[in-house]
Amino acid sequence: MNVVRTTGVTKRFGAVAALDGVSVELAENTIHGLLGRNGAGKTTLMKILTAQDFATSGTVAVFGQHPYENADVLSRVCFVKESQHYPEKFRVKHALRAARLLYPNWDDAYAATLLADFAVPPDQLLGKLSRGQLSAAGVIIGLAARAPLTLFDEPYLGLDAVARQLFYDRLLADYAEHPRTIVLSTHLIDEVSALIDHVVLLDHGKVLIDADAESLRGEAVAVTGPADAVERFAAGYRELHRERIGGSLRVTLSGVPRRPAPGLDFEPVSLQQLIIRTTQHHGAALMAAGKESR
Ligand SMILES: Nc1ncnc2c1ncn2[C@@H]1O[C@H](COP(=O)(O)OP(=O)(O)OP(=O)(O)O)[C@@H](O)[C@H]1O
Repeated sequence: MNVVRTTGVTKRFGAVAALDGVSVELAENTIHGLLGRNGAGKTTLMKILTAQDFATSGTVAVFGQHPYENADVLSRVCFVKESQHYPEKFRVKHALRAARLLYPNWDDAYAATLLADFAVPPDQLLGKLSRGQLSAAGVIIGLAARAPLTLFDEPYLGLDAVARQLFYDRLLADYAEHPRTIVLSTHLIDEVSALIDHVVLLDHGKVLIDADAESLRGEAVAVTGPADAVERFAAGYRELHRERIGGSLRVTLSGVPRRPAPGLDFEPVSLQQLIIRTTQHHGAALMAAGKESR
């Protein structure tokens, strides 16, 4: 079952198309990585899914319904974003109390464990937390809410490397016990690569990749060797990137079957490299078409 379905969603801010005909389906009980460069449209898409903004055109269904002013849908959705604003006098414990009222699956005991894990003092005013503690408070609410659709918009921004790993570990462990649909927007692709089941890559408001992460991991290969031999081999494959290294040529290709080619080196390409190369390739195509600025 799909928890989210968007069809041709476009969002315009004046001349800027933050989203440009986005059609995606996000399957239930799956961890989705929402990836893309700064300004690609990730936050805009998550805001539209959580009824914090409207699409200019296109249709949006969350749990089969339009999310706007829809209490049934919104009680099943938790959106954790970096720029969360809390009332001035709110302490951590007040935010947790509000979350308990909001989310039917809220788990108090789990929230208390997470507070200790991330060393967030429950009596502290939210406005007096360090940046990392504030990020952690958002992460704690997102995890303990156990909302059937949970969206994390770059939850790591203030977290140090140890706290980020803690987040990934807790997320995976809790997800195993309480499967739900998670959307994780992030730039740290290597860090989440083993975590995500499905990838949506946005660039300039368009979907460049919408695919199973496992299939993407084996999708691209870097082929290096004498330029003419590499050129001959690469003909007919989709080329994502090329670079000259001395007298050699290295091209990143997608959809290459594993077969021996004497004199050529084959290296697997990480998910992060695939995402970077695909985005660069799209950027170059836009530039060539004279559409590089929106
Ligand atoms: N309220 C707004 N008014 C005008 N333009 C906006 C507004 N919100 C977003 N945009 C523009 O829409 C585009 C997409 O922004 P969005 O915040 O969705 O990107 P993002 O992928 O989340 O980026 P980042 O990774 O930097 O957070 C950008 O060009 C941004 O400047």
